[in-house]
Amino acid sequence: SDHQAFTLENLKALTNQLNDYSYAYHVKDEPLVPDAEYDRCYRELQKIEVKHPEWIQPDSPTQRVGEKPDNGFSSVLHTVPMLSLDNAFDNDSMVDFDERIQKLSGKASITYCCEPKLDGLAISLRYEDGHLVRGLTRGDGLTGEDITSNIKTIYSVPLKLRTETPPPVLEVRGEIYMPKAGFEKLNQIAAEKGEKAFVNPRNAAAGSLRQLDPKVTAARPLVLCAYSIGYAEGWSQPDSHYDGLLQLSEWGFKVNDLMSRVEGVQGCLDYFAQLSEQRDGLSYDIDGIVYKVDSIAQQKQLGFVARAPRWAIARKFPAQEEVTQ
Ligand SMILES: Cc1ccc(Cn2cc(C(N)=O)ccc2=O)c(C)c1
Repeated sequence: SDHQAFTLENLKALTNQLNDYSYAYHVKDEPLVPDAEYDRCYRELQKIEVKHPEWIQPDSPTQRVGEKPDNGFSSVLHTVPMLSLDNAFDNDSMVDFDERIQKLSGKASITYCCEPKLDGLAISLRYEDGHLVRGLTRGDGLTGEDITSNIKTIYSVPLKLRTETPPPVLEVRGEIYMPKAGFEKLNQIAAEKGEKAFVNPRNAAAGSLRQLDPKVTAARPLVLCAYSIGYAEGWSQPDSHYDGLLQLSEWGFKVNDLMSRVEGVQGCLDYFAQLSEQRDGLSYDIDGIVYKVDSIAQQKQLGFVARAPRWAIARKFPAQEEVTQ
């Protein structure tokens, strides 16, 4: 009923209800209610928040679009560096990669986690006691820019983890991307307004995150897909990268549904062939596949060479022919 009393309990219930609806719609792609119903609840929450601003919850959906940061974006040192990936260019280098790992880990067969390499921007999100406190660009891998105000406008970024027992500190890495349909629509609007079109979804996403005004970012169709746990305090993560991503999915993050755990280099090659077929039909751009050793213990044992991990490799597709105008 829309005559519910203006109580703190009702405000909290409405906030949680709206966050459940938004998680279902933006993260699981399985809406629970029609848009009009979401809108009705949203307006009801706004009415209570206007009368009692002191009750507003930090994870209220009304808090996603705030003010511009006073002095632009500050630079922040990553808790754990966001490193780059070596590239594999053909099947032989995949075989070499797998053989090197077998030798170093003393295992006859390696389990890999395969994920599409989304063509967007890598970011790092910090949660303290389950609340989003900071969002950083990858930057140069060691230092990133604080774009928290823009990150909060993205519906698939949880403002609060969906658990009553969150780790005291959790840093999640993911890719911000713009789906192809959103990109086409954005360029259609730009053309109608006589503005310059974006060259591709990656550039459009980058430009949208660089905006000083969060209201502009909020109007861009951006999506976050989580791809790894960067750092955690007070929580021992599972010994499987794949299981870690399933945990992130439970906590409210979108993870890529094409993610797959495979055995040995043949499993990796089969996955690459399969995704090469599916690529053009995906609703977002991908520029390759990321393969990671699934066991976190094996990752630690393998470590890094220079700034790239020994335990992971990316393999790119042939560049797509540019669309001739
Ligand atoms: C009027 C209106 C309200 C909300 C949305 C989009 N949307 C829908 C839901 C929903 N259906 O559970 C949840 C969150 C959300 O952001 C649109 C497109 C239009």
